[in-house]
Amino acid sequence: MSHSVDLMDVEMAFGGVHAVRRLSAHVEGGEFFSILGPSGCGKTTILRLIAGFINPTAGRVLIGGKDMAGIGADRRPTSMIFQSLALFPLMSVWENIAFGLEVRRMPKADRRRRAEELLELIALPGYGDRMVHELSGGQKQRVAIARALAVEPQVLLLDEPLSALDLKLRQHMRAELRALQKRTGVTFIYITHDQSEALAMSDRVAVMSAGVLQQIATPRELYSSPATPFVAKFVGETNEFAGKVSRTVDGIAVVDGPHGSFAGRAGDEVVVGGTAAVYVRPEAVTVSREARPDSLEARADRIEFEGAVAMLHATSREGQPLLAAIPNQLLSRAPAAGETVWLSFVPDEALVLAHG
Ligand SMILES: Nc1ncnc2c1ncn2[C@@H]1O[C@H](COP(=O)(O)OP(=O)(O)OP(=O)(O)O)[C@@H](O)[C@H]1O
Repeated sequence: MSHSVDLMDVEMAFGGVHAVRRLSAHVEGGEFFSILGPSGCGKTTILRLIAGFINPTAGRVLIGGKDMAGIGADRRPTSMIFQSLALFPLMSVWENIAFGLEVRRMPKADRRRRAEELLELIALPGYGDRMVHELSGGQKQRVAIARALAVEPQVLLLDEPLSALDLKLRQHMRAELRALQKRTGVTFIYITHDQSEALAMSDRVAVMSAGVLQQIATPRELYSSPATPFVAKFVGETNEFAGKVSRTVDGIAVVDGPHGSFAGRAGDEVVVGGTAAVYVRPEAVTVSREARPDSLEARADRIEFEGAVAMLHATSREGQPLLAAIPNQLLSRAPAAGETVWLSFVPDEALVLAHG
């Protein structure tokens, strides 16, 4: 089993900028753990803290249960893959892969053997003597991964390594990375601002906003039970109806707002009288041409075909944009632009979260 990573009350300030605020997280050994958040939320800073390129202003970083204070980047059991890959253009593929082993003074024949093993692992056998410019984007990506794995790290730190690839290749590499992680058993800590990437690959995901940890959960939990309004809006699409909580009954909270009253499952910090919002996913919204009890009148704006479903974009009378997913089999009966529709949902499929 590879090493676990613990962040204990970690803080990182650069002058007046608090890049990371009191972060505590436990990454299991052998886990594929992603850190997801918008640009500037502190993702790269966390990787650099784990790698030992910077030291926390406060708190502790443990790898394999061992406190890393005073242990430099070169002595940590980690390896990092950067966005830019940073392969050496004047070296062959195998020399690139074996670079870290040369630094460790491994004899050349052994380095070559290890490089060949890794080329097998990344499904590029026979590519050792090529130059880096003779590879495709996805192949370069795999070589960067092999180079990082060559030094047998316990923890592999990946900083948006797929961001330079086109969409098709990115999707393909997701599956490859995931398979490689399972095959090697190395702990992967992967940072990305792309939620679909994080959801597709990870055992668990940490969502960050402005240096603050919002939630750590499995991809399914993040989607079905977001802990904060930020997570509800950042992970997947959602409709938001803000207002004041008028009552709670049997775990269901009712929120009164400009759109009327809507109900959903009450999140932890919901209190009567407090400000909150009802969050409901587009696929939980039913579209009707007739007014129904507890439904919301809206004008259909357009339908965007997304493949598996189509998304109805509508606007409420109050001017709020709304989303409802329309299954393909109902698409022929979907409303036309400009039509009046009524949107509804059942409280069990909506979530009420307090606004801090
Ligand atoms: N060396 C530094 N000196 C000063 N401020 C820094 C430094 N490194 C990062 N920051 C600031 O800390 C915050 C977090 O930066 P970080 O690079 O960790 O974000 P990120 O989530 O990785 O963003 P991106 O997705 O754009 O790479 C930002 O406000 C950034 O400007």
